[in-house]
This record gives sequence, C-alpha cells and structure tokens, in this order.
Amino acid sequence: MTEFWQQCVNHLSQGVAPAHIKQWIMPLSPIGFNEDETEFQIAAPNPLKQNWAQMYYAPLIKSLIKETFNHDVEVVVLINKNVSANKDLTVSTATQNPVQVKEGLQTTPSAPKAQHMSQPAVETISKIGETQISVVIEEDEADIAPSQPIIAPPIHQAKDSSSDEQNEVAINQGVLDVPESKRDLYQATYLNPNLTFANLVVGHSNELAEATAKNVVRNLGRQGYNPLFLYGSTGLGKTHLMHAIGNELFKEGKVRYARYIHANDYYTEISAKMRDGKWVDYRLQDAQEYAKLDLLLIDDIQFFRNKERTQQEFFHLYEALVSRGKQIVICSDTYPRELKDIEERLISRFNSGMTIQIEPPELEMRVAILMKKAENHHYIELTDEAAFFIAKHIRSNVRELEGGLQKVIAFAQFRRMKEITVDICKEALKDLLRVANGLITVENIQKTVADFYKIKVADIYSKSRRANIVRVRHVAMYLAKELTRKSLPELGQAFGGRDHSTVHHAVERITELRATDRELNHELHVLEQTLKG
Ligand SMILES: Nc1ncnc2c1ncn2[C@@H]1O[C@H](COP(=O)(O)OP(=O)(O)OP(=O)(O)O)[C@@H](O)[C@H]1O
Repeated sequence: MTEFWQQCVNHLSQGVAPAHIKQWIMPLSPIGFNEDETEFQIAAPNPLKQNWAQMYYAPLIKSLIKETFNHDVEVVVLINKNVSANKDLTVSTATQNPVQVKEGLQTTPSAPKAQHMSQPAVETISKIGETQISVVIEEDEADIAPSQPIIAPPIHQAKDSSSDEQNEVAINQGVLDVPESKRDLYQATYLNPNLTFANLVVGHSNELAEATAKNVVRNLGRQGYNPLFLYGSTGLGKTHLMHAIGNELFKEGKVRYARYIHANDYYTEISAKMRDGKWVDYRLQDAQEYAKLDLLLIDDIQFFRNKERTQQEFFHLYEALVSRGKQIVICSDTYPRELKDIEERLISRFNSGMTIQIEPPELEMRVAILMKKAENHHYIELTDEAAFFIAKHIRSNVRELEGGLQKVIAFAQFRRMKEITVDICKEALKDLLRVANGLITVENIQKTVADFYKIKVADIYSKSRRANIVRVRHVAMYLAKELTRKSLPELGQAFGGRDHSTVHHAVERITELRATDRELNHELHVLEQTLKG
C-alpha cells in the first residue's frame, strides 16, 4: 500500500506547484480497499479537500489502480478529521517550484519541463501515517521573477498525443505550444492558447457543457452536435469553452482551418467593406475564405440583433459550412428562441443542433476556480479560508471572481505578503463587500444619480420620455443592476413599476455606450466610486 500510495502522490504531483501539493495532495491519506474490493477509499481532513480530491484526483487514482492492479474500482474520498498526517508533513516551500516526481518511482510519463529548469535542489520526505512520501523540488527561474505573467500548469498536464513531431501540438504549462510548421495556421484561427480544457474548472454548473464540448471534439461536424449553441449570462466561461474546443481540435489535427470571431467583429468586417464600396471584393475573397473553414466559432451572436445584412451573409456562410459537415459553435447570452431581432431561418438553424446552458458556478466550484487561478501565482498562497471568503462574497460570475482574486493578490503583493488570509481579503475587497452586503440600495443609487445630473428623483420614476431624463434613468438602472443583487423584475418595480425588459434594455444600452463614450464612462466611474464610499 505504501508503495502504491507513493505512486499516487507522484502521479498527482506532476507539474503541480509545491504550495498546491502541500495544500491539496499531502493532506490525503489512503484507507485502502473495502471488503469486497469494489472501492478504494481515501481520507481527507475536511469537506473542501474531500470535494477537490473527489473531483480531480479520484479519476486519476482510479486509472492508476487499473494500470497497476488491472482492477476496476471506484475511488471514494471520505472525511476523516483525524488525518494526523497533516501535522507531520514537511513539504519544503523554501523554493516555490514545480515538483518533479522522483526518478525511479515514476510510473507515468513526466510532465513537460519548464524551459529554465535546473537540477533538483531539495529532496523532501513527508510522512503520512506509516506512509513515506518523497518528492524532489527543482529550481525554476520563472518563480524568481514573479512579476512576469506565469501561466498555471494545469493540475495534470496533458500528455503529448502524437509521436509525429511535425504535426504535434504539445501542451506546455497550460499554453498550447504550436510547432513552427503550424504557427501561421494557428495564428489565423484567432484562438487564445491559454483557454483550454485543461484549465477549465468543471462543476455542476458547466459539467454538461464541458462533456458536450468534448463530444463535439470527438464527433466533429456530426448532425445533432452541429451547431453547438452555448448560452448563459456574462462571464460564465462560454468563450473559454469555445476556445477549448478549437484548441483541442487544432491540437489533435482534426481541423486545419479554424476561426474564432466575435459577432461584432464579423459585423464590423462586413459593414466596413460595404461602406468602402468593396462589397464585391468581400464576396469574392473574404466570404470564400470563411467558406473554407473546417471550424467556425462565433461568440456573442446576440450582437447580430437588427443587423440584417450581416445576418444574411452569416446565413449563407452557415449553409455553406454545415452542408459540408463543417462544425459551427455559437455562444449567446440567451437561448435561440429568446434571441431578439434575428431572422427566423437563423434561429431555427441555431436550434437544430445541440443547445446547452452554462449556469453560474456554485460555492464549491467558485472555491475550486479560485484555487486553480491562484496556482498561476506561485509566489502567493491562498488559504482555504480566504478562498471560501472570496467565493462566498463574489457569486455572480467567474470574471468577477477572477477580478476579486486579482485585487487581493495585488494588495498582498504591494504589502509583500505571501499568505493570503481572510483579513487581507476583507481589506482588499472593501468596495466589493459593500455591494455584496447590500449596503448600496436602489433608492441610494437613484438619489445619487439624480443629484449628479441635477434632476429630481421623481423624474427617474416618472413616465417622462425627455431624452435627458431617459438617459439619467438608464444610468440609474445600469448602476442598480451592477451594484445591487436585485433581479430585473425587482428593479423594474423599483423604477416606477416598469417591465423587466425595460431595465434589460437600459442596461444593454449603457453597457454598449460605455464602451465607446469616454465621457459617460468617466461619469459612471465617478458615480460608482461615490456609491461604494
Ligand atoms: N469553469 C471555469 N474554469 C476556469 N476559468 C473560467 C471558468 N469559467 C470562466 N472562466 C474564466 O472566466 C473568465 C470569463 O469567462 P468567459 O470570457 O469565457 O465568459 P463568457 O461566458 O464568454 O462571458 P461573456 O458572455 O461576457 O463573453 C475567463 O477568464 C475564463 O477563463
């Protein structure tokens, strides 16, 4: 058992930061097989570590058991608060470096090494109950210069899938490393190599979407999966998943010509050609190029709203691709039937493949995402309590969660603190907590906005259609959506009994304007700061 557990630890530790090993892997200990040998049980000291281990480590241990003992078992992680091993663990954090499995004990191919790796520096022996665990820590220059962006090694680095080096796309430290021969092709895809399946955290809210995305990779262009239509609110990982599909397909050599494009950029391309009198050129060249694609990934399709010419053009492209069995993946903030001002023939096509929703992540998943993102920053340690604290207070979406973590890290770095505690989070996220704790009310927003633009609060509730009043009302609605947890119907009610769609429209309008109107952006910034105190 000791030897086998050593193998498990080695396997789980590959390419993983020491802080992470110390925090997540070392606290686990083997219990053993149950009586009828259908389960291999592991003990974890608390529910968080139990969840994490069940989600990420159990499948790997299961396959290792299959490999080693040729035995199919379920791996079950149980809580045992008395895992006394925790006290005895002595994983060195003297260097904050990737851990390589000690030679001779290794049973699986080692993870690709970071480019600057030097010789092993420290060998550490840890004790779990009766089990001796050893890991060798190596020096890595990347850690010496933490200010450089470091891409997190995924918990388990993907292994190179092909022996044909010419056609191989290796994954190195979570970044797609595209061979020279394919670099131009890859660049033309506009894919982001950092958005992969390996660094996507999977939980209840996106497990179906992730599984379906992987099915698309397996069944490329197959009816029933084409198009894949992913929808959900902002910042939940739709774009990430879309890029992951593209990267995986490119890596596996299943597509040669792929393209990721935001719907608004597609529209801009088309309208620029029309404006410049180059429509014929567009149809003869650009449109032909699009039609050659093996894979089209189009983001935020709701931006096609009311853009009739773009919709027509896209319809022709869609038909050209799907009729040749080429894959299309679409993202949207809503499901196809709910899309506004989009041609019926497009909507019915969007509906004809696989439509999957991504939902906001639940607490455990938010914690897991934070832990995963914190791995990118080898020079800090995010404590379990701090991760829980952030996850409890930032619930809306992953983008905001990332923003919160960045704030906390910047705050800790500025004060030269390595360990991120709840106190640091409270201090760093003061603004955010005011919002989260409901200290900002709709009434407060209405009053502040009315004062700022020098109109009466009553005008905001009123039915007035005067342009300046409508604009101020929209700004107040936008801020109320951003800074409170009220739903759209609740906000409609708070703004003089209006329909939720009115608030939705106001939020969309101000969001769009804010991206282009610097003055409005500045005003909103001032208002946000005033309201957050
Ligand atoms: N499950 C996840 N695991 C890891 N990172 C995630 C996950 N979900 C989202 N993210 C990260 O959160 C950020 C926002 O995600 P993304 O841009 O994919 O959201 P989106 O749903 O496309 O939002 P929008 O509709 O606003 O475009 C990205 O940095 C992404 O990598």
